[in-house]
Amino acid sequence: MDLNSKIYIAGHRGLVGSAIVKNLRAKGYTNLVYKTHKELDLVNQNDVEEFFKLEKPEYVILAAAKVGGIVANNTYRADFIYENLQIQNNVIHNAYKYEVKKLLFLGSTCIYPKMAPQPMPEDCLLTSPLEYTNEPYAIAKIAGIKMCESYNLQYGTNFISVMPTNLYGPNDNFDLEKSHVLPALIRKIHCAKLLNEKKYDEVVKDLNVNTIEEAKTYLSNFGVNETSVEIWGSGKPRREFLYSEDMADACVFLLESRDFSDLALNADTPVAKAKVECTYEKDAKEVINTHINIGTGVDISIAELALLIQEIVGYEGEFTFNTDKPDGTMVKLTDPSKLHGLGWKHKVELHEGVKTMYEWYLKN
Ligand SMILES: NC(=O)C1=CN([C@@H]2O[C@H](COP(=O)(O)OP(=O)(O)OC[C@H]3O[C@@H](n4cnc5c(N)ncnc54)[C@H](OP(=O)(O)O)[C@@H]3O)[C@@H](O)[C@H]2O)C=CC1
Ligand SMILES: C[C@H]1O[C@H](OP(=O)(O)OP(=O)(O)OC[C@H]2O[C@@H](n3cnc4c(=O)[nH]c(N)nc43)[C@H](O)[C@@H]2O)[C@@H](O)[C@@H](O)C1=O
Repeated sequence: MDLNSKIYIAGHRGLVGSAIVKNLRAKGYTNLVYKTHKELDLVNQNDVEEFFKLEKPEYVILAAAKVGGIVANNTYRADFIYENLQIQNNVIHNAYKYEVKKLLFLGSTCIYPKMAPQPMPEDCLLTSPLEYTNEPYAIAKIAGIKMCESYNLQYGTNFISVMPTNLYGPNDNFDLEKSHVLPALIRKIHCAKLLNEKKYDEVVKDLNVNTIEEAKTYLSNFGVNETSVEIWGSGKPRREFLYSEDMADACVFLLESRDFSDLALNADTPVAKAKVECTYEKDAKEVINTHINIGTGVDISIAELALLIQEIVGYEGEFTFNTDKPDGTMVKLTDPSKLHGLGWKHKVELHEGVKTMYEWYLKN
Protein backbone atom coordinates (compact mmCIF):
# COMPACT_ATOMS: atom_id res chain seq x y z
CA MET A 1 0.00 0.00 0.00
CA ASP A 2 1.50 3.37 -0.85
CA LEU A 3 0.31 6.72 0.41
CA ASN A 4 -1.58 7.45 -2.82
CA SER A 5 -3.36 4.08 -2.98
CA LYS A 6 -7.11 4.42 -3.36
CA ILE A 7 -8.64 3.01 -0.16
CA TYR A 8 -12.39 2.56 0.29
CA ILE A 9 -13.50 2.58 3.93
CA ALA A 10 -17.04 1.20 4.17
CA GLY A 11 -18.71 2.42 7.38
CA HIS A 12 -16.43 5.47 7.78
CA ARG A 13 -18.74 7.28 10.22
CA GLY A 14 -19.07 4.38 12.66
CA LEU A 15 -17.05 3.62 15.79
CA VAL A 16 -14.36 1.62 13.97
CA GLY A 17 -14.58 3.21 10.52
CA SER A 18 -14.06 6.74 11.89
CA ALA A 19 -11.03 5.59 13.89
CA ILE A 20 -9.58 3.89 10.79
CA VAL A 21 -9.98 7.06 8.71
CA LYS A 22 -8.21 9.04 11.47
CA ASN A 23 -5.39 6.48 11.63
CA LEU A 24 -4.90 6.35 7.84
CA ARG A 25 -4.85 10.14 7.60
CA ALA A 26 -2.32 10.40 10.43
CA LYS A 27 -0.09 7.92 8.58
CA GLY A 28 -0.24 10.07 5.45
CA TYR A 29 -2.73 8.13 3.28
CA THR A 30 -4.48 10.71 1.12
CA ASN A 31 -6.69 8.91 -1.38
CA LEU A 32 -9.56 7.77 0.85
CA VAL A 33 -13.02 7.04 -0.55
CA TYR A 34 -16.23 6.71 1.42
CA LYS A 35 -20.01 6.92 1.16
CA THR A 36 -22.62 7.24 3.88
CA HIS A 37 -25.32 4.61 4.25
CA LYS A 38 -27.75 7.06 2.64
CA GLU A 39 -25.50 7.61 -0.37
CA LEU A 40 -24.79 3.91 -0.91
CA ASP A 41 -26.85 1.16 0.68
CA LEU A 42 -24.44 -1.78 0.75
CA VAL A 43 -27.39 -4.18 0.99
CA ASN A 44 -28.24 -3.29 -2.62
CA GLN A 45 -26.35 -5.56 -5.01
CA ASN A 46 -26.66 -3.36 -8.13
CA ASP A 47 -25.65 -0.17 -6.37
CA VAL A 48 -22.58 -1.81 -4.85
CA GLU A 49 -21.48 -3.16 -8.23
CA GLU A 50 -21.96 0.28 -9.83
CA PHE A 51 -19.85 1.84 -7.09
CA PHE A 52 -16.95 -0.62 -7.60
CA LYS A 53 -17.16 -0.25 -11.38
CA LEU A 54 -16.95 3.53 -11.10
CA GLU A 55 -14.48 3.98 -8.24
CA LYS A 56 -12.24 0.92 -8.68
CA PRO A 57 -10.71 1.09 -5.19
CA GLU A 58 -7.34 -0.63 -4.77
CA TYR A 59 -7.89 -1.48 -1.10
CA VAL A 60 -11.12 -2.05 0.83
CA ILE A 61 -11.79 -1.93 4.57
CA LEU A 62 -15.21 -3.41 5.34
CA ALA A 63 -16.23 -1.75 8.62
CA ALA A 64 -19.88 -1.31 7.63
CA ALA A 65 -22.31 -3.73 9.26
CA LYS A 66 -25.53 -3.98 11.20
CA VAL A 67 -24.14 -3.68 14.73
CA GLY A 68 -25.67 -3.62 18.20
CA GLY A 69 -25.57 -4.85 21.75
CA ILE A 70 -26.94 -8.03 23.24
CA VAL A 71 -30.64 -7.04 23.23
CA ALA A 72 -30.55 -5.59 19.71
CA ASN A 73 -28.88 -8.78 18.42
CA ASN A 74 -31.41 -10.96 20.20
CA THR A 75 -34.43 -8.89 19.07
CA TYR A 76 -33.66 -8.00 15.45
CA ARG A 77 -32.33 -11.45 14.59
CA ALA A 78 -33.55 -11.43 10.97
CA ASP A 79 -32.12 -7.97 10.24
CA PHE A 80 -28.75 -8.92 11.72
CA ILE A 81 -28.32 -12.03 9.59
CA TYR A 82 -29.87 -10.63 6.39
CA GLU A 83 -28.18 -7.22 6.28
CA ASN A 84 -24.77 -8.50 7.31
CA LEU A 85 -24.79 -11.34 4.77
CA GLN A 86 -25.93 -8.95 2.03
CA ILE A 87 -23.36 -6.25 2.85
CA GLN A 88 -20.42 -8.65 3.01
CA ASN A 89 -21.51 -10.72 -0.02
CA ASN A 90 -21.82 -7.58 -2.13
CA VAL A 91 -18.58 -5.97 -1.00
CA ILE A 92 -16.38 -9.08 -0.94
CA HIS A 93 -17.62 -10.39 -4.29
CA ASN A 94 -17.18 -7.03 -6.02
CA ALA A 95 -13.74 -6.62 -4.45
CA TYR A 96 -12.81 -9.85 -6.26
CA LYS A 97 -14.59 -8.87 -9.50
CA TYR A 98 -12.98 -5.41 -9.69
CA GLU A 99 -9.53 -6.72 -8.70
CA VAL A 100 -9.07 -5.06 -5.33
CA LYS A 101 -5.50 -5.71 -4.18
CA LYS A 102 -6.37 -6.35 -0.56
CA LEU A 103 -9.55 -6.36 1.54
CA LEU A 104 -9.93 -6.33 5.30
CA PHE A 105 -13.14 -7.86 6.66
CA LEU A 106 -14.24 -7.11 10.23
CA GLY A 107 -15.76 -10.05 12.06
CA SER A 108 -16.21 -10.37 15.81
CA THR A 109 -15.12 -12.69 18.60
CA CYS A 110 -18.75 -13.82 18.95
CA ILE A 111 -17.96 -16.21 16.06
CA TYR A 112 -16.37 -18.51 18.65
CA PRO A 113 -18.37 -21.17 20.52
CA LYS A 114 -20.23 -20.24 23.70
CA MET A 115 -18.15 -22.79 25.62
CA ALA A 116 -14.87 -22.09 23.81
CA PRO A 117 -11.61 -22.68 25.68
CA GLN A 118 -10.46 -19.47 27.38
CA PRO A 119 -8.59 -17.52 26.14
CA MET A 120 -10.02 -18.30 22.68
CA PRO A 121 -7.51 -19.14 19.96
CA GLU A 122 -8.37 -18.63 16.28
CA ASP A 123 -8.64 -22.36 15.65
CA CYS A 124 -11.56 -22.94 18.05
CA LEU A 125 -13.84 -21.61 15.30
CA LEU A 126 -16.65 -24.07 14.43
CA THR A 127 -15.80 -26.55 17.16
CA SER A 128 -19.12 -26.36 19.13
CA PRO A 129 -22.44 -24.38 19.33
CA LEU A 130 -22.63 -20.59 19.43
CA GLU A 131 -24.14 -18.26 22.05
CA TYR A 132 -27.88 -17.95 21.28
CA THR A 133 -28.35 -14.17 21.74
CA ASN A 134 -26.11 -13.28 18.80
CA GLU A 135 -26.16 -16.49 16.76
CA PRO A 136 -27.59 -14.91 13.54
CA TYR A 137 -24.97 -12.13 13.60
CA ALA A 138 -22.19 -14.62 14.37
CA ILE A 139 -23.26 -16.92 11.54
CA ALA A 140 -23.12 -14.00 9.08
CA LYS A 141 -19.62 -13.16 10.36
CA ILE A 142 -18.47 -16.79 10.02
CA ALA A 143 -19.77 -16.75 6.43
CA GLY A 144 -17.67 -13.62 5.85
CA ILE A 145 -14.50 -15.33 7.11
CA LYS A 146 -15.15 -18.38 4.96
CA MET A 147 -15.86 -16.17 1.97
CA CYS A 148 -12.51 -14.40 2.33
CA GLU A 149 -10.74 -17.73 2.79
CA SER A 150 -12.54 -19.34 -0.18
CA TYR A 151 -11.91 -16.44 -2.56
CA ASN A 152 -8.23 -16.49 -1.57
CA LEU A 153 -8.05 -20.20 -2.33
CA GLN A 154 -10.09 -20.29 -5.52
CA TYR A 155 -9.30 -16.90 -7.05
CA GLY A 156 -5.99 -15.94 -5.48
CA THR A 157 -7.39 -12.82 -3.82
CA ASN A 158 -5.73 -11.23 -0.81
CA PHE A 159 -8.57 -10.94 1.72
CA ILE A 160 -7.88 -10.71 5.47
CA SER A 161 -10.39 -11.15 8.33
CA VAL A 162 -9.96 -9.69 11.79
CA MET A 163 -11.93 -10.75 14.89
CA PRO A 164 -12.13 -7.85 17.32
CA THR A 165 -13.22 -8.20 20.90
CA ASN A 166 -15.81 -5.72 22.34
CA LEU A 167 -14.85 -2.21 21.21
CA TYR A 168 -15.54 1.27 22.56
CA GLY A 169 -14.54 4.86 21.85
CA PRO A 170 -15.56 8.13 20.15
CA ASN A 171 -18.50 7.86 17.71
CA ASP A 172 -19.87 4.85 19.57
CA ASN A 173 -23.62 4.21 19.62
CA PHE A 174 -25.12 5.49 22.91
CA ASP A 175 -28.74 4.43 22.24
CA LEU A 176 -29.83 2.80 25.50
CA GLU A 177 -31.77 0.00 23.82
CA LYS A 178 -29.44 -0.88 20.97
CA SER A 179 -25.93 -0.04 22.15
CA HIS A 180 -23.23 -2.20 23.69
CA VAL A 181 -22.67 -2.23 27.43
CA LEU A 182 -19.88 0.32 27.76
CA PRO A 183 -21.55 3.31 26.02
CA ALA A 184 -24.89 2.34 27.63
CA LEU A 185 -23.43 2.41 31.13
CA ILE A 186 -21.61 5.70 30.50
CA ARG A 187 -24.87 7.34 29.44
CA LYS A 188 -27.03 5.78 32.17
CA ILE A 189 -24.58 6.64 34.93
CA HIS A 190 -24.04 10.17 33.57
CA CYS A 191 -27.81 10.83 33.42
CA ALA A 192 -28.33 9.47 36.96
CA LYS A 193 -25.64 11.82 38.22
CA LEU A 194 -27.26 14.80 36.46
CA LEU A 195 -30.67 13.88 37.94
CA ASN A 196 -29.13 13.61 41.39
CA GLU A 197 -27.53 17.04 41.00
CA LYS A 198 -30.86 18.40 39.65
CA LYS A 199 -29.15 19.54 36.44
CA TYR A 200 -32.42 19.09 34.58
CA ASP A 201 -31.57 21.22 31.52
CA GLU A 202 -28.58 19.00 30.85
CA VAL A 203 -30.62 15.79 31.13
CA VAL A 204 -33.26 17.18 28.76
CA LYS A 205 -30.52 18.15 26.30
CA ASP A 206 -28.73 14.80 26.60
CA LEU A 207 -31.92 12.88 25.79
CA ASN A 208 -33.15 15.39 23.20
CA VAL A 209 -36.63 15.63 24.78
CA ASN A 210 -38.76 18.64 25.76
CA THR A 211 -39.36 18.36 29.51
CA ILE A 212 -37.72 16.87 32.58
CA GLU A 213 -40.83 14.71 33.13
CA GLU A 214 -40.35 13.19 29.69
CA ALA A 215 -36.68 12.62 30.44
CA LYS A 216 -37.44 10.95 33.79
CA THR A 217 -40.06 8.66 32.25
CA TYR A 218 -37.69 7.66 29.46
CA LEU A 219 -34.84 6.95 31.88
CA SER A 220 -37.09 4.99 34.24
CA ASN A 221 -37.74 2.55 31.37
CA PHE A 222 -34.03 1.75 31.60
CA GLY A 223 -33.99 1.60 35.40
CA VAL A 224 -32.28 4.98 35.86
CA ASN A 225 -33.29 7.52 38.52
CA GLU A 226 -31.63 10.02 40.93
CA THR A 227 -30.15 7.32 43.13
CA SER A 228 -29.79 4.15 41.11
CA VAL A 229 -28.78 2.68 37.76
CA GLU A 230 -29.92 -0.68 36.43
CA ILE A 231 -27.40 -3.11 34.99
CA TRP A 232 -28.72 -5.79 32.65
CA GLY A 233 -28.16 -9.39 33.69
CA SER A 234 -26.28 -10.58 36.76
CA GLY A 235 -23.18 -8.39 36.38
CA LYS A 236 -21.12 -11.58 36.41
CA PRO A 237 -20.30 -12.00 32.69
CA ARG A 238 -16.77 -11.00 31.82
CA ARG A 239 -15.87 -8.93 28.75
CA GLU A 240 -12.64 -7.76 27.17
CA PHE A 241 -12.65 -4.17 25.87
CA LEU A 242 -10.40 -2.62 23.25
CA TYR A 243 -10.23 1.10 22.49
CA SER A 244 -11.37 1.86 18.92
CA GLU A 245 -8.18 3.77 18.04
CA ASP A 246 -6.08 0.75 19.02
CA MET A 247 -8.41 -1.40 16.92
CA ALA A 248 -7.92 0.94 13.95
CA ASP A 249 -4.16 0.82 14.39
CA ALA A 250 -4.20 -2.99 14.40
CA CYS A 251 -6.30 -3.01 11.20
CA VAL A 252 -3.92 -0.70 9.36
CA PHE A 253 -0.92 -2.66 10.69
CA LEU A 254 -2.38 -5.92 9.32
CA LEU A 255 -3.38 -4.35 6.04
CA GLU A 256 0.15 -3.09 5.58
CA SER A 257 1.89 -6.28 6.68
CA ARG A 258 -0.25 -9.35 6.10
CA ASP A 259 -0.30 -11.10 2.75
CA PHE A 260 -2.29 -14.07 1.49
CA SER A 261 -1.49 -13.73 -2.17
CA ASP A 262 0.23 -17.11 -2.36
CA LEU A 263 -2.75 -19.14 -1.20
CA ALA A 264 -4.58 -19.69 -4.47
CA LEU A 265 -5.14 -23.34 -5.23
CA ASN A 266 -3.21 -22.97 -8.45
CA ALA A 267 -0.30 -21.16 -6.79
CA ASP A 268 3.01 -22.93 -6.75
CA THR A 269 3.30 -23.02 -2.95
CA PRO A 270 3.43 -25.84 -0.42
CA VAL A 271 0.20 -24.72 1.24
CA ALA A 272 -1.69 -24.61 -2.03
CA LYS A 273 -0.35 -28.01 -3.00
CA ALA A 274 -1.22 -29.48 0.38
CA LYS A 275 -4.72 -28.08 0.06
CA VAL A 276 -5.20 -29.49 -3.42
CA GLU A 277 -3.90 -32.88 -2.47
CA CYS A 278 -5.79 -32.80 0.84
CA THR A 279 -2.85 -34.59 2.34
CA TYR A 280 -1.79 -32.15 5.02
CA GLU A 281 -5.20 -30.77 5.75
CA LYS A 282 -4.38 -29.75 9.29
CA ASP A 283 -1.15 -28.01 8.35
CA ALA A 284 -2.82 -26.29 5.44
CA LYS A 285 -5.72 -25.18 7.66
CA GLU A 286 -3.33 -23.61 10.12
CA VAL A 287 -1.65 -21.60 7.43
CA ILE A 288 -4.71 -20.60 5.42
CA ASN A 289 -6.63 -19.35 8.45
CA THR A 290 -7.25 -15.81 7.25
CA HIS A 291 -8.78 -14.67 10.52
CA ILE A 292 -6.88 -13.19 13.39
CA ASN A 293 -7.99 -12.08 16.86
CA ILE A 294 -7.65 -8.46 17.92
CA GLY A 295 -7.87 -8.00 21.66
CA THR A 296 -6.01 -7.11 24.81
CA GLY A 297 -6.05 -10.53 26.48
CA VAL A 298 -7.49 -8.94 29.66
CA ASP A 299 -11.11 -9.03 30.81
CA ILE A 300 -13.29 -7.54 33.56
CA SER A 301 -16.75 -8.40 34.94
CA ILE A 302 -19.69 -6.15 34.02
CA ALA A 303 -20.16 -5.27 37.72
CA GLU A 304 -16.49 -4.19 37.91
CA LEU A 305 -16.91 -2.20 34.70
CA ALA A 306 -19.86 -0.33 36.28
CA LEU A 307 -17.68 0.59 39.27
CA LEU A 308 -14.89 1.82 36.99
CA ILE A 309 -17.34 4.04 35.05
CA GLN A 310 -18.92 5.20 38.32
CA GLU A 311 -15.53 6.44 39.50
CA ILE A 312 -14.74 8.23 36.22
CA VAL A 313 -18.17 9.89 35.98
CA GLY A 314 -18.23 10.74 39.69
CA TYR A 315 -21.60 9.11 40.45
CA GLU A 316 -22.45 8.22 44.04
CA GLY A 317 -25.69 6.22 43.68
CA GLU A 318 -26.22 2.46 43.69
CA PHE A 319 -26.59 -0.26 41.08
CA THR A 320 -29.40 -2.79 40.63
CA PHE A 321 -29.22 -5.94 38.53
CA ASN A 322 -32.06 -6.89 36.16
CA THR A 323 -31.78 -10.63 35.69
CA ASP A 324 -34.72 -10.64 33.25
CA LYS A 325 -32.20 -9.33 30.72
CA PRO A 326 -29.73 -11.77 29.17
CA ASP A 327 -26.18 -12.30 30.39
CA GLY A 328 -25.04 -13.76 27.07
CA THR A 329 -21.73 -15.57 27.01
CA MET A 330 -20.22 -15.68 30.51
CA VAL A 331 -16.60 -15.37 29.33
CA LYS A 332 -15.15 -14.50 25.94
CA LEU A 333 -11.53 -13.59 26.24
CA THR A 334 -9.42 -13.58 23.10
CA ASP A 335 -6.05 -15.18 22.77
CA PRO A 336 -4.16 -12.39 20.99
CA SER A 337 -0.86 -14.29 20.77
CA LYS A 338 -0.97 -14.60 16.98
CA LEU A 339 -1.26 -10.82 16.67
CA HIS A 340 1.41 -10.24 19.31
CA GLY A 341 3.66 -12.63 17.38
CA LEU A 342 3.30 -10.41 14.32
CA GLY A 343 4.51 -7.45 16.38
CA TRP A 344 1.36 -5.55 17.38
CA LYS A 345 0.06 -4.90 20.91
CA HIS A 346 -2.63 -2.53 22.21
CA LYS A 347 -1.57 0.74 23.89
CA VAL A 348 -4.68 2.14 25.62
CA GLU A 349 -5.68 0.49 28.89
CA LEU A 350 -9.34 0.41 29.94
CA HIS A 351 -9.27 3.15 32.59
CA GLU A 352 -7.56 5.64 30.29
CA GLY A 353 -9.79 4.70 27.35
CA VAL A 354 -13.03 5.11 29.30
CA LYS A 355 -11.83 8.46 30.66
CA THR A 356 -11.06 9.72 27.14
CA MET A 357 -14.37 8.38 25.85
CA TYR A 358 -16.31 10.09 28.65
CA GLU A 359 -14.56 13.39 27.86
CA TRP A 360 -15.54 12.92 24.22
CA TYR A 361 -19.12 12.15 25.27
CA LEU A 362 -19.35 15.34 27.32
CA LYS A 363 -18.15 17.43 24.37
CA ASN A 364 -20.36 15.73 21.78
N1 LIG B 1 -18.58 -2.25 18.26
C1 LIG B 1 -18.07 -3.40 18.67
O1 LIG B 1 -17.94 -3.64 19.89
C2 LIG B 1 -17.64 -4.43 17.69
C3 LIG B 1 -17.75 -4.25 16.32
N2 LIG B 1 -17.34 -5.26 15.48
C4 LIG B 1 -17.43 -5.10 14.02
O2 LIG B 1 -16.72 -3.95 13.61
C5 LIG B 1 -17.35 -3.36 12.46
C6 LIG B 1 -17.64 -1.90 12.74
O3 LIG B 1 -18.54 -1.82 13.84
P1 LIG B 1 -18.88 -0.42 14.54
O4 LIG B 1 -17.97 0.63 14.03
O5 LIG B 1 -18.99 -0.69 15.98
O6 LIG B 1 -20.35 -0.15 13.98
P2 LIG B 1 -21.16 1.20 13.91
O7 LIG B 1 -22.59 0.85 14.09
O8 LIG B 1 -20.56 2.24 14.78
O9 LIG B 1 -20.94 1.66 12.39
C7 LIG B 1 -21.42 0.89 11.36
C8 LIG B 1 -21.26 1.64 10.06
O10 LIG B 1 -21.82 0.85 9.02
C9 LIG B 1 -22.59 1.66 8.18
N3 LIG B 1 -23.68 0.87 7.63
C10 LIG B 1 -24.53 0.04 8.29
N4 LIG B 1 -25.37 -0.54 7.43
C11 LIG B 1 -25.06 -0.06 6.20
C12 LIG B 1 -25.58 -0.26 4.90
N5 LIG B 1 -26.62 -1.09 4.68
N6 LIG B 1 -25.02 0.41 3.87
C13 LIG B 1 -23.99 1.25 4.08
N7 LIG B 1 -23.44 1.48 5.27
C14 LIG B 1 -23.99 0.84 6.31
C15 LIG B 1 -23.09 2.81 9.02
O11 LIG B 1 -23.26 3.92 8.16
P3 LIG B 1 -23.92 5.34 8.56
O12 LIG B 1 -23.05 5.92 9.61
O13 LIG B 1 -23.91 6.15 7.32
O14 LIG B 1 -25.27 4.97 9.07
C16 LIG B 1 -21.93 3.00 10.01
O15 LIG B 1 -21.00 3.92 9.49
C17 LIG B 1 -18.59 -4.21 12.18
O16 LIG B 1 -18.28 -5.16 11.22
C18 LIG B 1 -18.84 -4.89 13.51
O17 LIG B 1 -19.52 -6.10 13.33
C19 LIG B 1 -16.80 -6.41 15.94
C20 LIG B 1 -16.67 -6.64 17.28
C21 LIG B 1 -17.06 -5.67 18.25
C1 LIG C 1 -19.17 -7.09 20.60
C2 LIG C 1 -20.24 -8.11 20.71
O1 LIG C 1 -21.30 -7.56 21.47
C3 LIG C 1 -22.49 -8.30 21.59
O2 LIG C 1 -22.36 -9.22 22.63
P1 LIG C 1 -22.20 -8.84 24.16
O3 LIG C 1 -20.77 -8.78 24.50
O4 LIG C 1 -23.00 -9.76 24.97
O5 LIG C 1 -22.82 -7.37 24.17
P2 LIG C 1 -23.16 -6.19 25.12
O6 LIG C 1 -22.07 -5.21 25.12
O7 LIG C 1 -24.49 -5.67 24.71
O8 LIG C 1 -23.35 -6.82 26.59
C4 LIG C 1 -22.31 -7.27 27.37
C5 LIG C 1 -22.80 -7.67 28.74
O9 LIG C 1 -23.17 -6.46 29.44
C6 LIG C 1 -24.44 -6.63 30.03
N1 LIG C 1 -25.06 -5.31 30.25
C7 LIG C 1 -25.31 -4.74 31.46
N2 LIG C 1 -25.93 -3.60 31.32
C8 LIG C 1 -26.06 -3.37 29.98
C9 LIG C 1 -26.63 -2.33 29.23
O10 LIG C 1 -27.16 -1.34 29.76
N3 LIG C 1 -26.56 -2.43 27.88
C10 LIG C 1 -25.99 -3.52 27.25
N4 LIG C 1 -25.94 -3.55 25.91
N5 LIG C 1 -25.47 -4.55 27.97
C11 LIG C 1 -25.51 -4.46 29.31
C12 LIG C 1 -25.16 -7.55 29.08
O11 LIG C 1 -26.29 -8.14 29.69
C13 LIG C 1 -24.05 -8.54 28.76
O12 LIG C 1 -23.94 -9.48 29.77
C14 LIG C 1 -22.84 -9.10 20.37
O13 LIG C 1 -24.23 -9.23 20.36
C15 LIG C 1 -22.18 -8.59 19.17
O14 LIG C 1 -22.59 -7.29 18.83
C16 LIG C 1 -20.73 -8.50 19.36
O15 LIG C 1 -19.95 -8.74 18.46
